[in-house]
Amino acid sequence: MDQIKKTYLGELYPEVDETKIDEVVTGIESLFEIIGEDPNREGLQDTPYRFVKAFAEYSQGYREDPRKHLETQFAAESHDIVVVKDIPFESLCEHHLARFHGVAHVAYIPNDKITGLSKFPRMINGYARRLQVQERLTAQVADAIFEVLNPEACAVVIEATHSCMTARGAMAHGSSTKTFAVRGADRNLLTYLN
Ligand SMILES: Nc1nc2c(ncn2[C@@H]2O[C@H](COP(=O)(O)OP(=O)(O)OP(=O)(O)O)[C@@H](O)[C@H]2O)c(=O)[nH]1
Ligand SMILES: [Zn+2]
Repeated sequence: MDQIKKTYLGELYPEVDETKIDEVVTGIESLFEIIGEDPNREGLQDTPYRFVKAFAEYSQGYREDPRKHLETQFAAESHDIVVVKDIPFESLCEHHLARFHGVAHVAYIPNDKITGLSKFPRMINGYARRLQVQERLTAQVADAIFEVLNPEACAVVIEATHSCMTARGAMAHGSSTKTFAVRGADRNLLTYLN
């Protein structure tokens, strides 16, 4: 890997010792050898670098506090229900480092505060861009809304496709997983998210 690329990766992960990045690159080259590939052939030469670079995006959530987005708040003028549906997200399953992706839906009954609508996708992606399981992602999103906005109640539904069970393993093409989290007293909120 040339020095310019190495420096670039160092800038993406400022707290990380450069030798660690070298170790990852060497590891990926070894993986290519294990599967019978030539790490030096032209098409693969830059792939370890690209992988480490792409991983900075997949793991962007570790370098932010997703709850901060919900701190942009306005006074609630009513206790009427707010529903935001079909928020897209991309995540990585922590067992296989395989992509899982889908949509999240949120609903809440404001108490004294509301937040900007765009803050929900920002917050959700802050939790999604980590190594995750869908259940934890759903719970983290619900807890963040409940604890930062202090609503009367909130509900979160996540629908996702896990490539670790559609593109390998069980090969369950077309399967999807739905997870639900409710905080506060009003489980009826879920009916708005179907
Ligand atoms: N509950 C839950 N399981 C997940 C999630 N993402 C992946 N998994 C599962 O994690 C499990 C890991 O099982 P293991 O038996 O340790 O791994 P494996 O041998 O690769 O399993 P297979 O995927 O069945 O081939 C698999 O059943 C995956 O479907 C998730 O978000 N939530
Ligand atoms: Zn998986």
